Amino acid sequence: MPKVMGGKGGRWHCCDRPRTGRVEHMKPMAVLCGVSRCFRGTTAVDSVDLVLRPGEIVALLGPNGAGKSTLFDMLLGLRNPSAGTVSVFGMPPTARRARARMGAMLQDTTGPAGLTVGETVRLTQRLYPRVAPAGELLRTVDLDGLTGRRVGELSGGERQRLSLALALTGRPDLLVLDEPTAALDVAGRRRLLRAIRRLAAQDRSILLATHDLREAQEVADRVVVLHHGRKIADGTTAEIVGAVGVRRVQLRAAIRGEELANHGGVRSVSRTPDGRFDLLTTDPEGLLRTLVTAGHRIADLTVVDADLESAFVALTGEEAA
Ligand SMILES: Nc1ncnc2c1ncn2[C@@H]1O[C@H](COP(=O)(O)OP(=O)(O)OP(=O)(O)O)[C@@H](O)[C@H]1O
Repeated sequence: MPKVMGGKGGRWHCCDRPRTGRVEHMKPMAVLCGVSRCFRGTTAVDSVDLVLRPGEIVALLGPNGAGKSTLFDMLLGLRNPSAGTVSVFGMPPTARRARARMGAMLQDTTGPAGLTVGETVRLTQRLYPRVAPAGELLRTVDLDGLTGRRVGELSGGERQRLSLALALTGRPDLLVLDEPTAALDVAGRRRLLRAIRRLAAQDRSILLATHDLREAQEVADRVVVLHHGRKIADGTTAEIVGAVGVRRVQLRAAIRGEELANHGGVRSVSRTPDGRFDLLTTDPEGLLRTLVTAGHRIADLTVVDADLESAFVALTGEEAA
């Protein structure tokens, strides 16, 4: 499996320079250094280094069970690492002053179903020393028309947007979002991504976990991939795609998928909806030469540059959601 990692020995150290232009001279919002977390025999997070800087949107990708939520919990001070250190604004994440500057949208964090949207926001405001006005928060997430609606009567997408409003209540400098667009329709997703970009433009730092790789490619300055608890890639989409070096080849041929998978350079073989082979390979020319030399008739051939989704599949060996 290729490592898309820089630094000595193919691994980034937490003190290495970040790679996203304008933010690289700014003081980090958070630094995770060699962070691990074990649960009775399972290593959920394994020696992860991560630096989050102001104005950066970082997408955290990984298959189910890769360790994303556990990493979030340690960043937010909700769990202690088994090894390594977490520092947020130069403090432990459990420090009251650090907590006051963080906001989190974890899965299903909208509070009691019997409270109204307005009551929920006002209750959350009591937790922070500096707060955004309720009207502004609800406008940001397009819920200003639903102030009197009970939380239990909101749709899935509305609950999701309320959850973001609650995460923004304390005007956080560091925002942690766990699958923020999971229950949203296309328009809601667009609005939320726009809101996230606006926050980053105000020099907030945003770490978001998503299974939607197109969304990650669209919104993130940097992408971090976790697999079995380890960080296996960290960079811009272009850097990751370039380092993995795969291309997508689609074709029709009278051959078994296993034979294609055996060709050097082929990382995955699947089928398109119209029945063509869909291959990710680092060596498309070599593959086609081998097929032609072996006398296979190739039809409906396309070769395209890889995107983040292809790189993810090549890196993890798992299909994207
Ligand atoms: N409290 C716990 N006790 C035991 N094992 C745990 C606990 N929490 C997480 N794990 C395990 O740690 C691993 C990482 O889990 P985690 O929830 O961090 O992954 P994830 O990337 O967030 O997954 P998903 O995408 O499914 O939300 C999994 O194998 C999970 O079963």
